[in-house]
Amino acid sequence: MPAREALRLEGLAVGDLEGVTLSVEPGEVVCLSGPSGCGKSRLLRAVADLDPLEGGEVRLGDLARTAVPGHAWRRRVRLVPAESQWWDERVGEHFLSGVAEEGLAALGFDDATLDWPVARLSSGERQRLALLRALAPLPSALLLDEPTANLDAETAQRVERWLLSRLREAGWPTIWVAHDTAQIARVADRHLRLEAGRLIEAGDAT
Ligand SMILES: Nc1ncnc2c1ncn2[C@@H]1O[C@H](COP(=O)(O)OP(=O)(O)OP(=O)(O)O)[C@@H](O)[C@H]1O
Repeated sequence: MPAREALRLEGLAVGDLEGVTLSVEPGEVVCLSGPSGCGKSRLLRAVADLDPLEGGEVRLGDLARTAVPGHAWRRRVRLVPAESQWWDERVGEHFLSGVAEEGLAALGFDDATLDWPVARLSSGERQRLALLRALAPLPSALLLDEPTANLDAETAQRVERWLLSRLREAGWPTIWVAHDTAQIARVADRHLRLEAGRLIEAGDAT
C-alpha cells in the first residue's frame, strides 16, 4: 500500500486559472464545482500531468511533479476523466494488474464482465469500469472528474459509498469535480468553487 501523503497545488497557472493553491490531506475529499467551462477538467488534467502547467508546482508529500518522469507521476496521481478511453476489444484486457472480485461485485459486475466486448458497454458501465480500472494499480492520490455523471441516483450513491470507503482506507487525497449539491453534501470534507479564475471556499459542506 502506498504511503499516505498530502497533495499540494502551489500557485498553479493553467489556462485562465492563476495562483491556484490547495492542500488536500490523506483521505480527504475536496469537491470542486463551478460553471461549465471554468477550467475544472483542465486543472485536474494539469495536476495529473496530462496537460502542461504554465506555472506553479504540484507535490505529493515531499515529491515534486517536476522531479519525476511523467509516467511515474501519473502512476501515483490517478485521474479518472469524465469520458474514459478504451483501446482493446475486451474489458479484461484493460486490467493488466488484475481486479479484485470485491471491487467488481461492489460496482455491480462479476468475473464474466471481464470477457465482455468493450463495444457493448453502456455509458454507466463504462464509467463504473473506468473507476475500477483506475484504482486497480493502487495510486497515491485521486482526481475524479464527475465520476457518477452517467449513473442513476441509486447507482451513483452505491459508487459514492464504495469510493469513499476505498479512499478513506487507503488515505488517498482526492479532488472530486461534482455539480450535484446533494452529492457534494454527502461526500465532501470541503467544497471549493472555481470562479473568475480563482478557487474560493463554498462554505461548510456538511
Ligand atoms: N488544451 C486546451 N487548450 C486550450 N483551451 C482548452 C484546452 N482544454 C480546455 N480548454 C478550454 O478551457 C476552458 C475550460 O475547460 P474545462 O474542460 O476545464 O471546463 P470545465 O470547467 O471542466 O467544464 P464542464 O463543467 O463543462 O465540464 C474551456 O473554455 C475549454 O474550451
